[in-house]
Amino acid sequence: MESTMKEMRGGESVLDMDPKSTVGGGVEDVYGEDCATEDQLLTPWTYSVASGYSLLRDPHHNKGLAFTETERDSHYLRGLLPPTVVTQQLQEKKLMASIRKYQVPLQKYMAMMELQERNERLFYKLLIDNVEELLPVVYTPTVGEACQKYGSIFRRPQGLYISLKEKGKVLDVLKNWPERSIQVIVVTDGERILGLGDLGCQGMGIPVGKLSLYTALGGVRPSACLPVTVDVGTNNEALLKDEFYIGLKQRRATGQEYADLLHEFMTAVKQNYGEKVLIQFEDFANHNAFTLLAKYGTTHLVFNDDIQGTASVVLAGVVAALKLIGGTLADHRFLFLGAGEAGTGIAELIALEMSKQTKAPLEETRKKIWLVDSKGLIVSSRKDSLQHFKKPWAHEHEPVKNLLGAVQAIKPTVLIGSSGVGRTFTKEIIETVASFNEKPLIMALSNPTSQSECTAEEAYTWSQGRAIFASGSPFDPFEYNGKLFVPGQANNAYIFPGFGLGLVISGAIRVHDDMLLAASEALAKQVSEENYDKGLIYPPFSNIRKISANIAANVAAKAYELGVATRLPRPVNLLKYAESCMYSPVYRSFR
Ligand SMILES: NC(=O)C1=CN([C@@H]2O[C@H](COP(=O)(O)OP(=O)(O)OC[C@H]3O[C@@H](n4cnc5c(N)ncnc54)[C@H](OP(=O)(O)O)[C@@H]3O)[C@@H](O)[C@H]2O)C=CC1
Ligand SMILES: CC(=O)C(=O)O
Ligand SMILES: [Mg+2]
Repeated sequence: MESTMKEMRGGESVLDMDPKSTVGGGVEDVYGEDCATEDQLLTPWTYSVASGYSLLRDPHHNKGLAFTETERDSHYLRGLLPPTVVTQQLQEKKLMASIRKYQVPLQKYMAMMELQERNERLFYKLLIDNVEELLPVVYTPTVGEACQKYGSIFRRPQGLYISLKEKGKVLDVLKNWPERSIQVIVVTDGERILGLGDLGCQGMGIPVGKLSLYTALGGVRPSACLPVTVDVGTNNEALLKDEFYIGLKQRRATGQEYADLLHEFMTAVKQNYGEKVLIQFEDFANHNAFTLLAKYGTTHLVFNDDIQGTASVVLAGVVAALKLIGGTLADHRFLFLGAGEAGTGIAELIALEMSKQTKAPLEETRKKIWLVDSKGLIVSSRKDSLQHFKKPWAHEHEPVKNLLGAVQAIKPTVLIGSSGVGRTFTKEIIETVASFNEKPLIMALSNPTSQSECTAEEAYTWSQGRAIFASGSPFDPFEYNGKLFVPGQANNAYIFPGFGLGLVISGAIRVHDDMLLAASEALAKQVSEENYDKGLIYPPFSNIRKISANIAANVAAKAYELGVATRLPRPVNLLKYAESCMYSPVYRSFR
């Protein structure tokens, strides 16, 4: 019996392989989640075989000139394509050459979106093979500009739009989506798009971009990903007046009306896709983000990327940085500019990890962390007027009006920007931090690049080459005094794809803070000596698939340990299992 269970196939235990994973096709719907509840009315779905002209117009199956002679014969493609047959590699080479010719990032973005709509596998092949070059195109910073101009560049709808007009019909709207077996949903209401504010319905670029990373970086099948924008209006005056605006032209619904639509959406998702679909909240304003996470955290598999994913990636960077700046986590003093989702989320996870390491109570470890918001340092005398998520950070201290005053008073060893406001780490601030730290750790997390608290050049120059620097949006390497400094990218894109994969492959039904710590630990371990030598505190994105598999394995292991995993039996080797489940964009052969 034991030997049957552990039968080796190609050197791997069968328990390490997903019995239903298709070669290079990603993990299938192994949990049978697409039929949700028994009393639910089902739509009689039919599928037909795409062939001929419609096959060329189907982005999931289209291969363009890479259709073989046999496929052209058997799928009625003769004459619909020019005679040459090329490899996927040649298609990739040609497309990269044409994308590189565009000088304007938004043109590159549009070329990539057009490719995604035309030939999905080629899109992912390009993105995976050229991740460091294309990440800034499909993700921050360019995706920010794309959202700002979404109305005018909009060609074909991407994702699912659920607006107030669909109130009472959300389940029907979900059924309009062509895919049945959804594993990950990224949803926004567009109110806090990166550091660009309220972009209303045009925020759709963010769920679309995040989910393309779920596939490219984390290996979740594209057909299992659903981007959603909930449109409750916008308070952006320019958009309300814009004749090309694609969303509801009304001011944002709030209170009960807002809560009701969100609740209908959350209920419909569970009803339609079951218990194990991951719902990632993205770029909600903080007055809704914390409430939604708390409200649905006990009933749904929910994850807030801005609060939790960001916390996990920053903790990983800080832990990795200890090799360069010295000391233990608890030896450091942290100061944040920005006390919203990102700032307080990161602060809480750092305090939790410190508490686990030192066995000191959370209330004590929080005291090592200070935050500044738009009104100054968060201190106890402000407690009554603070939003609930800031209250744990209201430590005893006299009021301090601004960041410079706070830097002088707190003398942080780690300075983190999470304000959404660009160029707020001024020369004076960086010089002051550098005056009492041999190696100050400076993280300018705000996106896109225009909102970064400082540039890499500023951080290195003003600290005379002593800063360890990472930023939310990428900066080029910078040479200072003959030495090349390579800035790291502290972005939750390191975490959420692998984190989500870990939840999917273990069939987890709830997210727990310990899973965020597990993801963080796995990421920090991937930083090599070679990376440290360049001053990097994150591994390069070129290794992201391996990094994501490691994160997924660690997260899944934690899910099993916590008893929230439902995929049984537990695969013996979770890393191999995670790898076996990852989608590959290589073309499949058609019979
Ligand atoms: N690198 C990454 O992976 C991530 C980066 N981010 C980025 O972080 C930024 C903030 O996001 P998020 O936390 O969700 O936003 P929130 O709106 O929740 O928080 C912003 C915080 O910054 C404070 N703030 C705003 N302006 C100033 C100012 N001039 N001086 C001091 N404090 C200020 C606000 O103060 P007050 O509360 O008083 O209004 C608030 O506390 C965004 O740019 C986002 O793109 C977010 C998630 C991930
Ligand atoms: C990266 C990200 O999630 C943000 O800037 O909102
Ligand atoms: Mg975000």
